[in-house]
Amino acid sequence: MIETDRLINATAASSQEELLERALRPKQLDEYVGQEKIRGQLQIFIEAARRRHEALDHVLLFGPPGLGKTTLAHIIAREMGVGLRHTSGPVLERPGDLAALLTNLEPHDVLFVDEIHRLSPVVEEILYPALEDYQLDIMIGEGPSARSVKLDLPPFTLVGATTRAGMLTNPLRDRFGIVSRLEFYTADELSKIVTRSAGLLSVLIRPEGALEIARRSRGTPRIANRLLRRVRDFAEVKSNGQVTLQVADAALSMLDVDVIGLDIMDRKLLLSVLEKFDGGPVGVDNLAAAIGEERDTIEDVLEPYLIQQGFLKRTPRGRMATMIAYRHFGIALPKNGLQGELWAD
Ligand SMILES: Nc1ncnc2c1ncn2[C@@H]1O[C@H](COP(=O)(O)OP(=O)(O)OP(=O)(O)O)[C@@H](O)[C@H]1O
Ligand SMILES: [Mg+2]
Repeated sequence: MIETDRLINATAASSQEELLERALRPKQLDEYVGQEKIRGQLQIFIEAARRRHEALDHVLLFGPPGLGKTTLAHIIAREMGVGLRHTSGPVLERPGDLAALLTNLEPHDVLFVDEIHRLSPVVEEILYPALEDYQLDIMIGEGPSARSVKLDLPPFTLVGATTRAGMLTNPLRDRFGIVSRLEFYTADELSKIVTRSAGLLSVLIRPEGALEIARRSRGTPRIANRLLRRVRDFAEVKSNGQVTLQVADAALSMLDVDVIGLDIMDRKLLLSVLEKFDGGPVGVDNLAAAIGEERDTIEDVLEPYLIQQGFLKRTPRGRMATMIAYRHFGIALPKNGLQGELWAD
C-alpha cells in the first residue's frame, strides 16, 4: 500500500490527520479556492436544481489525491441544503449494502461514493437503474424461492470520486450528468489556502512564508496544509513562531522537500528513469520494481504531478524523462539526444 510516512504523500496519512483536515475543510463554495471552472459550473447547476426543487444531477469528480474531491462533495450537499451519506467502492461488497444505503436516503440527499472505480460489478449493476430511474431491482432469497423486488427510491444525487476516471466502466461513467476533473492548484491558489489555514490554526505567517510553502506543495492543498503544520513546529522551536520566508525555507529543506516541491520519492523515481534506464522509455512495472513502490502509487500519487510539471512523459513504449528532468538534476543529456525526441523543447 501507499507509504504513510512520506511527508509529501498526497493521500491522507492517518485518522488523526483526517480530523485535522476536517477542521480546515472549506464548507461553502465561495470558500473553496481555485478550480474556477468546476466552481462556476456547480454554482449554476446547484442554483437551477434548487429552484426547480429537484435533486442535483449525478456528479463525478476525478483527479489525483488531496485536490479536494471529498471537500467538494460535502460542499455540494451543504449548498443543496441536503444530507450526505459517505461510503466507498470497496466497502460496498454486496448489492444489499448499497440497497440499505439507498433506501435510507431522504429526498435529494447526496450519496458520496469514494473510490467509485472499485465498485464490484454486481453492485454496479443495481446502481444503474437507481441512477437512471430511482428504481431498485434486487433479488431477495436464494434458489427456487428467490424473487425479484422492485422498489422506488427517493430522488437523490450520486457524487462519485475517483483518482482514476479511466478505470470506470463506460455505462457507469455515462450515467453522470456532471463530470469534473480537478486540476493541480497554482502557487497563488495554494498560498491563499495556506493563509486561510494559518488563520484557522492561529499561526502567524508572512505572505512570503505562505507563498514558499505553496510553491513546494506539489500543487496539492492536502500537502500544503501538512507542510504548514510542520513549518509551524519548526517556527515555534527554532524561531519566534512566525512563519517567514527564511523559516519556511529552512524547515522545508530540513524536511527534504526541494525548491520546487519534489521530495525523496519523486527524486528517486526520476533519478531511476534517468540513471538506471537512461532516460527511458521504461514500463511502469519495471519502474515500480526498481524503486520498490506499488504500480498504483506511481500511477495515482507520484507520476501525475511529475507529468503535469513536464518532468516525465507517458509514451506508448513507457515512461520517459524530459529535458526539464535532466536539467533539474544537472545530468548531462545522452550524446544521441533523448529517445524519440527532438532537441528543442
Ligand atoms: N479548493 C480548496 N480550498 C481550500 N482547501 C482545500 C481545497 N481543496 C482541498 N482542500 C484541503 O485539502 C484537504 C484534502 O482535500 P480532500 O480530502 O477533499 O481531497 P480528496 O481529493 O478527497 O483526496 P483523496 O483522493 O485522497 O480522497 C482538505 O482537508 C481541505 O482542507
Ligand atoms: Mg477524498
